[in-house]
Order: sequence, then structure tokens, then C-alpha cells
Amino acid sequence: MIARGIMLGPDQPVILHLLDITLAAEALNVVKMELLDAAFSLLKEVHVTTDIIEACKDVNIAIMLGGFSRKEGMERKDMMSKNVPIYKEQASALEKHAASDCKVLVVANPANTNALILKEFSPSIPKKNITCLTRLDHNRALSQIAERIKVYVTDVKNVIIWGNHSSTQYPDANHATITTTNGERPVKELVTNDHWLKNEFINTVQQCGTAIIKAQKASSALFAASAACMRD
Ligand SMILES: NC(=O)C1=CN([C@@H]2O[C@H](COP(=O)(O)OP(=O)(O)OC[C@H]3O[C@@H](n4cnc5c(N)ncnc54)[C@H](O)[C@@H]3O)[C@@H](O)[C@H]2O)C=CC1
Ligand SMILES: O=C([O-])CC(=O)C(=O)O
Repeated sequence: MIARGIMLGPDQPVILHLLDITLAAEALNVVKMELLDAAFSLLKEVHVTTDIIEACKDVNIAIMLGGFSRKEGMERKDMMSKNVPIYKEQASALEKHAASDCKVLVVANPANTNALILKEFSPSIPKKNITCLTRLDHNRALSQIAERIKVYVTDVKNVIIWGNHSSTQYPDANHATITTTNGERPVKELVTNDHWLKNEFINTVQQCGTAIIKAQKASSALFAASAACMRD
């Protein structure tokens, strides 16, 4: 998606630095081969490495995906002991080697905590440049409402996700609206079942990640990549 211009736009050439651990080096090379085979016109160079310093050198944008992923029966916070040390090391490498105005998107869980670690251990990167991926929760909330009212997802607006990317988040549709042929109408009015909005809707959005892991024993890459690359 990045190489096709979906994240940075159709006129922005990109050089990708791909980092993984030594055990995954061969798989990483395959990713490079696939990217080159695709001959994306915006993709100018692909560097694969298992060296964090090489990976961070002069990067303008860092998308932090690496680490342990959640398995069935785990909460995202259960990965803290494994992923926090990784994020300390990666933050220090970004601090020393990335471009000074580098923008950082933390995807790996627990995403909010990892973003906080990054902020603490890379003090020269402006705080406002560091964010973590909760857009996925927002998208999930939009889709749940669209399905319920039978409208297009693009017609749903002003849903808010409060809190962390975790099962304690609060998806809030109190100010959400639907674009109709008669103008904007409140979601609360169109979802006639208030009990659904206060219970099942919230619970479903909070538990979407868990449901995917239960169903396919891994989280899916597509929805996270799509949320990370959205430009609206
Ligand atoms: N914030 C969000 O909305 C979402 C977050 N996630 C999180 O994103 C992360 C990645 O998810 P998946 O791609 O499904 O997991 P995955 O397990 O398929 O991939 C993780 C990759 O990180 C690599 N890795 C492990 N330690 C590393 C290190 N020290 N340095 C560099 N790379 C390292 C692994 O070798 C593996 O290739 C997980 O933490 C997952 O929980 C996933 C989906 C949505
Ligand atoms: O649940 C997970 O571990 C992956 C993730 O963050 C999500 O799908 O929301």
C-alpha cells in the first residue's frame, strides 16, 4: 500500500527500509523480491536488514510493527514484558539515527504503551510526531453502525474512540451522524435500539481484535494496513 502511494499519495516516491530479526531474514528477502517483482513506479529502493541502526538511518517515517503478536487468550497488555524492551531499543536507535523530524506510527501492541516508551526514549523527536494506531477501532465502529442501519460506511460521521487501543476503550456514537437525503441525522435516532448502542456496539468494537484472533489464530494484516494508510 505504501509502495502504491496509498499512504503518502500518488506523487510521492518512497525508499523502504524493512527490518526484522535474524530468524526472519529469509522471509524478509522474499518480501523484497515480491516488491521488486511488482515494479511499483513510486518504489525507488528497498533495503532489508536485521540491524536496527541501518534500518533507522535517516528515515522520515517509521512504522513500528515489529515484536510479539497477541495469541488467543491474551490481552494486548500481556505483551508488555516482551515488547517494551524492543521499543526502548528501537526508540534509542530512532533518536540517534532517524531524521530529526521523523514521524512515528506505532502499530505493535500494546500500541499506546509502546508509543509512550518511544516518546520517553527518543526525546529529540517532537512529541506531536509520535502516534499509535487506533484508527482501526474508529473504522470498526463506523462499520458496525453502517451494517446496523444499512447505510454505506462513508455516510457515518463523528464517531469517537476514547481511551487506549485495548478492551477498555470506549467507542462513542453519541455525536455520530448519518448523511441521508434529508441531511445529517443522529445515529441515536436512526438506531432505534438504544440497548444495542450502549451494549453490543461497544462490546463488539472493543473485542474485534480478539474475535479475529479466535477465528484465524492470528490478527489480519489487511485492516491494520488499511487503517495505517488512510489519508482522509
Ligand atoms: N494497533 C493496531 O491496530 C494493531 C496492532 N497490531 C499489532 O501489530 C504487531 C504486528 O502484528 P502482526 O504483523 O500480525 O504480527 P506478526 O507476528 O505477523 O509480525 C511481527 C513481526 O515482528 C518481527 N519482530 C519480532 N521482534 C522484532 C524485533 N525486535 N525487531 C524487529 N522485528 C521484530 C517478527 O519476526 C515478525 O516478522 C503485533 O504487535 C500486533 O498485536 C496488529 C493489528 C492491529
Ligand atoms: O488484537 C490484536 O492483537 C491486534 C489488534 O490490535 C487488533 O486487531 O485490534
